Amino acid sequence: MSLLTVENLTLQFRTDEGLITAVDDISFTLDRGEVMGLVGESGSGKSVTAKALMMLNAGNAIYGPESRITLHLEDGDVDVLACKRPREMRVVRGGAISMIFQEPMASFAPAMTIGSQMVEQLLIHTDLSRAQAKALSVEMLDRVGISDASARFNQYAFELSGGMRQRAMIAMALSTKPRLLIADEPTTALDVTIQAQVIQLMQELVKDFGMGIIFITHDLGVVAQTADKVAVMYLGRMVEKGPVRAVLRGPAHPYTQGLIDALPKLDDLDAPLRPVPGDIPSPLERPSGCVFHTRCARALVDTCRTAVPQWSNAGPDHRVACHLNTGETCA
Ligand SMILES: Nc1ncnc2c1ncn2[C@@H]1O[C@H](COP(=O)(O)OP(=O)(O)OP(=O)(O)O)[C@@H](O)[C@H]1O
Repeated sequence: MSLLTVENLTLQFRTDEGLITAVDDISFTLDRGEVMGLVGESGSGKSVTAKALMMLNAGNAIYGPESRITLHLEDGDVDVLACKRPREMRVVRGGAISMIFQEPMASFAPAMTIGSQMVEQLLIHTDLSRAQAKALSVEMLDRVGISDASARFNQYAFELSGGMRQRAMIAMALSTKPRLLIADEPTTALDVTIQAQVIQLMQELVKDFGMGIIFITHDLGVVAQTADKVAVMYLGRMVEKGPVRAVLRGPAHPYTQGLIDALPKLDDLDAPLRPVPGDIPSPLERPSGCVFHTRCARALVDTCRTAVPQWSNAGPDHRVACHLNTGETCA
């Protein structure tokens, strides 16, 4: 059952240097209970895309006229980009959609206890009484594996360890029972053991709550473990999307191939690391044609420099935007 439809999302920022195109005509869908990994190098537009879903981008953002974001909720569709009034915004922000960040300290106000913030949030977004909100908050802290949850409820974020803060942030994000959870690099700052616990926790929660998750990360290993499908972004464009195993086992775009080749190989520790060659160009000077052609070893002399590649099939539900793919062109 469909939860989210993003169509032709284009997003530019007005800056002193000129217009920056951060997201260029991307489309994707997400079903309930589905986890999508959004991957790509720094600056590829992952966070800006995620923030667009909650209208959280800075005031200098300009949305393209064709851009459309639709949330399919139980009581009807919500046209997110048309939400202007605070009451409409609240349905989306912290209501139907919650976001968790790499640095949990950013989510907690330093002068408030974890519990009072959770309760305030519930009072804004639900009809619960203060006592019910407190009971639910303690239950959620317990649910994410925080021992002695009622004592932690009265503590400040700085009193918790990094892993525990991350769990508390997840508890707070999930207490309003969002339909969509956006997780922006939620495990990057954690050591691998805690990272594995947080990933496992999120997988359980998807099952229990039936929500959709968009998981933003640089880490293809985390994507392989958590996501059902993956979308790869480069310089604001989506270049490949499909079922996670199909894309990671048989990448069809040279950029995805490059990201996979850049991973350290545990079965051959002497193998040299092979980073994607070259640097991501400035968004003020986006290459013409295929945005990746300036770094692509297989670029076709004229075609890739001049023509924007259309989507074509690379397998069942697996799409790639690359001139080298000879599969049938599709929308
Ligand atoms: N408010 C803003 N004004 C101008 N440019 C911005 C603004 N916010 C983001 N950008 C630009 O948009 C582009 C995409 O940024 P974004 O943060 O989405 O990248 P990302 O893929 O999430 O990278 P990272 O993995 O480092 O978080 C970047 O070039 C960034 O500098």
